[in-house]
Amino acid sequence: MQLEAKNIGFSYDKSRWIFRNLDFTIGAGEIVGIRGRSGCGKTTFARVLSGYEQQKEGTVTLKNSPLPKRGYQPVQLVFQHPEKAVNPKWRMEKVLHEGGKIDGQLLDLLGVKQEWLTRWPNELSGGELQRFCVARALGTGTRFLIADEMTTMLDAITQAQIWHAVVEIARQRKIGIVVISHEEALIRRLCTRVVTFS
Ligand SMILES: Nc1ncnc2c1ncn2[C@@H]1O[C@H](COP(=O)(O)OP(=O)(O)OP(=O)(O)O)[C@@H](O)[C@H]1O
Repeated sequence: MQLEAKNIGFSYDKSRWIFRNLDFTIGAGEIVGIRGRSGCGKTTFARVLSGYEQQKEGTVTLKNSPLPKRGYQPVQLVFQHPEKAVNPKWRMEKVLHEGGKIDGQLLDLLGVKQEWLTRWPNELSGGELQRFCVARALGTGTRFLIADEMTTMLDAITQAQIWHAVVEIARQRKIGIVVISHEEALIRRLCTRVVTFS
């Protein structure tokens, strides 16, 4: 199983390419880092790779087929700000199961407490909320996780717990992870390969 971007280009408007002629491949169970200066297009690339934006040129394929247009998205994106990623009018239990069933071992590893499930999003801390976003992204149909500064705003202990959980589940299920981060130490610790955007 491979997630592959071939010769892709993207622009928000006609005056400027954010990136062009870009190739990227990640295999099942691989953990690949992406780094690069602020504004070089990492988040845009993450959005294209996970189907939130349509590339203007080239192809994005999963197992040699285009990403599915409907149904569960096997390439899941988690970004830095969990409060922007949840419906404020849903209790956490509903948020968590938005994409389907979530495995109990993952919730334990992430330290999600039972009592949080009946709360509203604004009744949780940023770190608690991000644990839900990570769990939600790791539904049983997930094959690749794109982590765009996923733990940047969290303290070291929460960061370590979340990554421990994600790496363990990824190892068990052969999920590939793209780690987009400004934190060199994190990339060095997690990734077997690093791509630098310029
Ligand atoms: N919706 C948008 N419309 C127009 N331009 C945008 C939009 N989103 C981002 N951009 C521009 O695209 C460029 C790439 O932005 P992007 O967020 O992908 O960079 P990044 O590498 O992730 O940056 P950072 O490391 O600061 O998060 C920037 O110049 C940004 O201003």
